[in-house]
Amino acid sequence: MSDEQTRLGELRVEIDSLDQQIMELISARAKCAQEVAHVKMDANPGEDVFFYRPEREAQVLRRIKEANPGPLPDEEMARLFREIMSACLALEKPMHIAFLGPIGTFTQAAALKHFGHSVVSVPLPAIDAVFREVESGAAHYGVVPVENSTEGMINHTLDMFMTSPLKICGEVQLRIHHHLMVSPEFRDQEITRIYSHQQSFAQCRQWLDTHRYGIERVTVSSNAEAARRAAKEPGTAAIAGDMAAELYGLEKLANSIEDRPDNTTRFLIIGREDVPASGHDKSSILVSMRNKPGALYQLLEPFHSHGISLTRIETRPSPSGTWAYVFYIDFEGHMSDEQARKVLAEVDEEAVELKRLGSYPIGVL
Ligand SMILES: O=C(O)C(=O)C[C@]1(C(=O)O)C=C[C@@H](O)C=C1
Repeated sequence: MSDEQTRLGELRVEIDSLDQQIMELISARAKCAQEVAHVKMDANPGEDVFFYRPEREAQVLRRIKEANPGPLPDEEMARLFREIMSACLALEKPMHIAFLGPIGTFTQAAALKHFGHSVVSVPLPAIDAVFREVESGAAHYGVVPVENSTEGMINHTLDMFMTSPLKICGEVQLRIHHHLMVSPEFRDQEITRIYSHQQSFAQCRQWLDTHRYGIERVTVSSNAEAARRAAKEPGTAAIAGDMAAELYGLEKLANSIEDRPDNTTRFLIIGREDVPASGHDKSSILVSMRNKPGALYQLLEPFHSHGISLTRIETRPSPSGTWAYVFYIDFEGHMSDEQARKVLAEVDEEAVELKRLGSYPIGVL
């Protein structure tokens, strides 16, 4: 046996032994999670118990990133623990997660990134359908896109909060990579049409104008739908992500064609209950102000005087009247913090309406 083979043999024996230990430790952890489920059920007999604890999950993942000794990158280590927790939670109660479908969309990728793969993910055809599915209790949580770094806010999602009783329970960001893809079956055919979602076309505009100028661009309801069509129509291509390519067996002709390399979409997790503080949180509110001079100043002044940072402010037309506006505001901290409570009390005095959309852990993954 060569030196190389001897050394490889030794290392593999060591890996087998480590795998055995990892497996035993994961099993011990899973038993603990099962025990946690019993404690929760015993403390709330006959009630609807919330097994999923977003604030606890954020704390676990943050601690893992901080304590990670390497050589695996922090993100990779957190991803592994994300899956372990997801499997542990599935033992307590399998969760149903509604998302803006169809399967293979970036929203599904975001849902799996946030909850791990041990959930049942339920594709729905529209953002309002996702809200309804969670409101009715048919799904435990929902995942909807809210903002893209290139294209801005997704107004439909913001507007849903004006009437929906749902809470924001979390956020997750996804780097969006778009690829130009074709069916391997039609690889040799000239491409005369490209399918994609309107947002994806917008995010790849410069690349398309430079590299595929003059080819017909047909907008469809999602990237996954674009991939589905390209899979069966000769002479067509799709712009979509990795999940859609895999799902429909497409081959990538050009990788990462988005115009901005930092192209990122932020998604919200929507649910029916409030989330306690995790120690590193963000809050969202909707405020409707009287239509008078200085209204915006009056709204923002309490945040400034109590030292609370705003991370976003968006204006949306109010559904109730011409030229009246609703402000969608994200700020740092949890609504139960003393300073935030004071700010919200002051805003409440001046506002026509203040709606608390929720406090939730700042995205960890
Ligand atoms: O700590 C809890 O409450 C648990 O249920 C355990 C656990 C975990 O595996 O760490 C599982 C699911 C929750 O979402 C949070 C954490």
